[in-house]
Order: sequence, then C-alpha cells, then structure tokens
Amino acid sequence: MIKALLIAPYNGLAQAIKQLDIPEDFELETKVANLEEAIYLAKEAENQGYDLIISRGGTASLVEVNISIPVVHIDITGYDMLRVFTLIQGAQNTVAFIGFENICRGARTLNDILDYDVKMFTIHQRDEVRLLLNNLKKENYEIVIGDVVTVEEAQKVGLRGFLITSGKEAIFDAFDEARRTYNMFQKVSYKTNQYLQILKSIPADIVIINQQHNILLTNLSSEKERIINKMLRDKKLDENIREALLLNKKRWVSMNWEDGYLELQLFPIADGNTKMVGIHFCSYKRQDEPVALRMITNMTHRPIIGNSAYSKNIKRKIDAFSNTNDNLFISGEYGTGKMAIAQSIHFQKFENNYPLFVLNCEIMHSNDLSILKDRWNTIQKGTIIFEHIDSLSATNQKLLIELFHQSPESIQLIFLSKSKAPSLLEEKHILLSLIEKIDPVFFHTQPLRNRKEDIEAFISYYLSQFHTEFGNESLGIRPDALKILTHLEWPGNLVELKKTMRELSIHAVGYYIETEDVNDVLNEETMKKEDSPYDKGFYIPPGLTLEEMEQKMIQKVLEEEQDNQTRTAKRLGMNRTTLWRKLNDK
Ligand SMILES: Nc1ncnc2c1ncn2[C@@H]1O[C@H](COP(=O)(O)OP(=O)(O)OP(=O)(O)O)[C@@H](O)[C@H]1O
Repeated sequence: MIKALLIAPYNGLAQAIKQLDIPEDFELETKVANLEEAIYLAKEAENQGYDLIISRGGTASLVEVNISIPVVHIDITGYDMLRVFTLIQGAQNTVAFIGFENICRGARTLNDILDYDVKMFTIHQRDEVRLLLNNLKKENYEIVIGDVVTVEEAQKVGLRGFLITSGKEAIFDAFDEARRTYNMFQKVSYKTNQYLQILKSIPADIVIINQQHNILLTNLSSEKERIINKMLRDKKLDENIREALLLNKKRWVSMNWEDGYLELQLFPIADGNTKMVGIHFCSYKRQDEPVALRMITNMTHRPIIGNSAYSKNIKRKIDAFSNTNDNLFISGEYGTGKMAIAQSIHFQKFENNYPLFVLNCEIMHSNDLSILKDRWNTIQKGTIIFEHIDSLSATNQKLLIELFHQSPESIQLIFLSKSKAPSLLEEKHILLSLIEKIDPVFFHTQPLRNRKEDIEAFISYYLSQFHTEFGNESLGIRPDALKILTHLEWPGNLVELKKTMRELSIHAVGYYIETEDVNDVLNEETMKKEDSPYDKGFYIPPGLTLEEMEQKMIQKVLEEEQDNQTRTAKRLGMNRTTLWRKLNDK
C-alpha cells in the first residue's frame, strides 16, 4: 500500500476526490491547505511515515523544497483548460489568462485552435501577480483565469476570477505518477539503507562532514557524535581539515582531547563541486592509560646540531637512510639522540605526507601489535620506530617476527636500543631470528663525553630554543662558564645538558650565563640528583679553596641528616665540638 497525503489547495479539489474510486493500492488521506499552511501538514505526514504527498501548483512546489519524501504534482491538463474556457464562453468582457510559462503554452494553443479572444499573460514569479492584476484592472479587464493564488488576488483587486480546476483525468494521472515515483523511491531508499547499514557495520568509527563542518553521515553512537561535534570546533583539527581539502590529500592528526589522546585520519571526498572530508577515528586512549603506540604528526624540520666529525657523519647517514627503505638498528646510551635521528630520517623522506608511529616496547602489550598491524594496513607508507626494543619479551619478539612476514615493504622499520645488537644477542635479550628477519643496517650513537666539541653548539641551540619558546633572556654563555660545562661527563647526555641549560637560562639574570650561575645551578642539581638516573654524587665547582670545599661537604651531609649535628659529626668522623666550631667559623 502506498500511504499518501493529498493536499488540496482549494476545497473543490477535495470534494472531487471524495467522488472518485481511489486505486486499491493507495491509502489516501485528503486535507485542504494552501501554501505555507500546507508545509506544516506535509512535515507532519513525513514524521508519521507517509510515503509521499500529492498536491498542485504553487503549493506542491513549496512543499517539495521543505520535506524529503517525494511530492507528486497534479498537472493542469488540456481538459482542465477546456473546461474553464467553456465556462467563460460568451463573456462580454475581455478575459485575461495568467500563469507560468508551462501552463500558458498549452492555453495559448487551445485559445488559437478554438479561436477565442483570451489574452495570455506569463508570469515568472508569484509576486508579479498583484502588480499585473492592478494593471489589468486599469485596462478594464473584468475576468481573470488562473490558479488559486491568482484567483484569490483577483478578487482582492476587484476582478472576477475563474479557477482552473483539476478534473478526474488529472487526478488519475497523478496517481499513476505517484505509483511510479513510489517504486523508484523504494529502490533508491533500499540502496541508501543498504549503504547506511554497511557504514554502520564497518568496524571503524567514521564521520563524513561538509566544508561547513556539518556532519553528513556517520556510524558513531550519538554520544560519540556529540563529542565530535564539539571537537570539530578545535583549531588544530580545523586547520588540518582545511589542508586536506586544499591539497586534496589524506592527513593524519594526533591530538590531546579532554582526558585522552586521539589519533585521526582525514580523507578528502570530492563529489562534483561538493567537497567533503571523511574522518576516521583510529584510536582513543585515556591519559591515565599508558600509550605504547602513538602517532607523530605535524612534525617540523629539526636541525642536527654540531660540527664534529661524528655530527657530520650523522647528517650523512640521515641523507643516506632517507633514500633507502632499509630497516635500521640504532643503538646508543640514554639521551644520545637515537629518536632524534630516527625522526629526522622519516621527516627527510616523507615530511608530513605519511605517518610516523612510535611503539614503546617497554610498556607495550601483545594486543598493541595487532593494532600496529591494522595501522600499517591503513597507511601503506610511512615509518615505524620501535623504541626500547631491548626490553621486548621473547614472546612478543616472536609475535613481531610473525607480524613482519605481513608488513608492506614500503614501511621503514627503525629499532632503538641502549645496547649494541651483538651484546644483546650474547646476553639473550634479543632473538637472533628477529635480527635475521629485520636484517637491519646498524648505527651506534656516541655519548656526549666522546663529542665534547659539539657541546658549545648544543648550548647555543638550546638557548635560542628557550628564548623563542619561553622568552628566556639568556643569549650566550661566558667562556669560563662554558669551560666548566665542557669538562663535565654528562652521563645523561643531551637530555641532561638540555635540562641544565633550561635551568641556567631561568637562573641567570643577565644576557650571558656567568660562572657563578653555572656553579649555583650545578650545586642545586647535585643536591637534587639523589634519585636521578645519571647521578654521579657530589659536585664540587672548580676554583674553591680546601676550606670552602670542606664547608660545602659539611653543609651537604648536614642537610642529608636533617640538621642533626650528632649524626653529621659521626658521619664526617669528627666530634660534635669540632663540627660546631667549623660551622661557626664560616
Ligand atoms: N642532533 C640533535 N639536535 C638537537 N637536539 C637533539 C639532537 N639529538 C637529540 N636532541 C635532543 O636531545 C634529547 C634526547 O634525544 P633523544 O630522545 O633522541 O635521545 P634518545 O637516545 O632517543 O634517548 P632515549 O634513550 O632516552 O630514548 C631530546 O630532547 C632531543 O630533542
């Protein structure tokens, strides 16, 4: 059964329908309403599950643009016109026919064949009617033929209106047309529902938006849809959406969102002139969950600092590796720049066109590997860095080997480890079969103590970075202060140097870091370092007398013993009186 609502713009039409035998496949309701009034009825019918609306003239056109179920027009037929021409036959006065071009065309032909003297007036917009009627009135017309609006307006200006009514032929034609439209609409809706069902069943969260960031289509739950609506106003996401549209390229985005960390893939969709963007939610992790696999996006070029032979070699290696797809095994102490080198290779090779994933093997679970597998199937090209590969359990190493059998060759794999591969193999921290499978090129990073000539370059690099990032005022370092820093061993390598420079740039009051600043900060550092991974004990700044050194040591032990002089004296191997004297001799 076709459930249809017939909106009759004039009462006579509703009456005519009552006298007809409605086709059996129609469940028809008829209501009388014109123009705006009809929109309300049509919307209500749409919500109540009606299949289609049947109406006439301007009312049908107006309803059509306001609802999404089909609207079938009762067209004006030749019979309808013949009826109205017959009605006005014998009229003494000049008759005007007003209508849109499609109606006037037929009326004109009929008028010519029957040799009537009806004057035709074509309108292009409904609001032309009033002005036209006023002019006709001035020209002494008395009768006007037209549709509902024309007839109502004619009566208002004092003309006699004749409505072109719809006869039963036109109404039956409309039922035929409604049946065709219904069948066609059923087929299209079936397809659309099928596509929506497919979208809903895809095991990935997808949202399609238009250029105005309105959601057109999604398979998200309404709760997630609420979050995405809020997220679409985020500046970073907005910039990436614009770029995806502008460059017509896929983009990967990682961002912090509320209490979590989110990874997205954006893909442009062009449909003729309409531009849309698809958003694929790759992963969401709460901030309190450790994130073993993370995607790094929006990278910028970072220079490789230093002019030592070693630094020059790093730059050459980065150039070479970014031109190959060889897997790479970078070993080296904590903070020697392994990650910085790996990221530079990716950036030199792909910039931001393909994603970089980092898997922290120290905190990963075996299901992170299946997530990784899904990712490389989506990305096809890019880099995966395995951080702390030396911490990976033998079981996970075996899973990784299995996984590498299926990895696309276009993805470069970089492994970072504290120890060199031979000693890892010797101590059975890494499986020979893993090394054989990945067959990498090896590279070992040097600790800062073996490349001291680079320290000055790193210091000025870090100072300029803090100046631009945090507005710190220090612009340089005095030669004597630099000397102190270059003589240190830097067990925490670049991480320790960077941290110390950060503190110095905050501590120093002038544009240049002075020797005293270095001594102060290093002393504070030494005090704090008890728990530090690179703790090397008590620091005594150069240039102190024996007495001054003794004072520093006494202060340090006193602090450690929470000002208890008896325990301090005992630890220092002196009696309490000597300690008291030394403290008061300062
Ligand atoms: N060539 C370089 N130029 C500028 N900064 C660098 C360079 N190499 C490393 N750094 C900086 O030094 C710090 C430590 O570098 P990175 O994290 O790459 O070391 P790592 O060897 O991977 O450390 P870990 O063993 O802890 O993973 C980082 O802040 C990094 O930005």
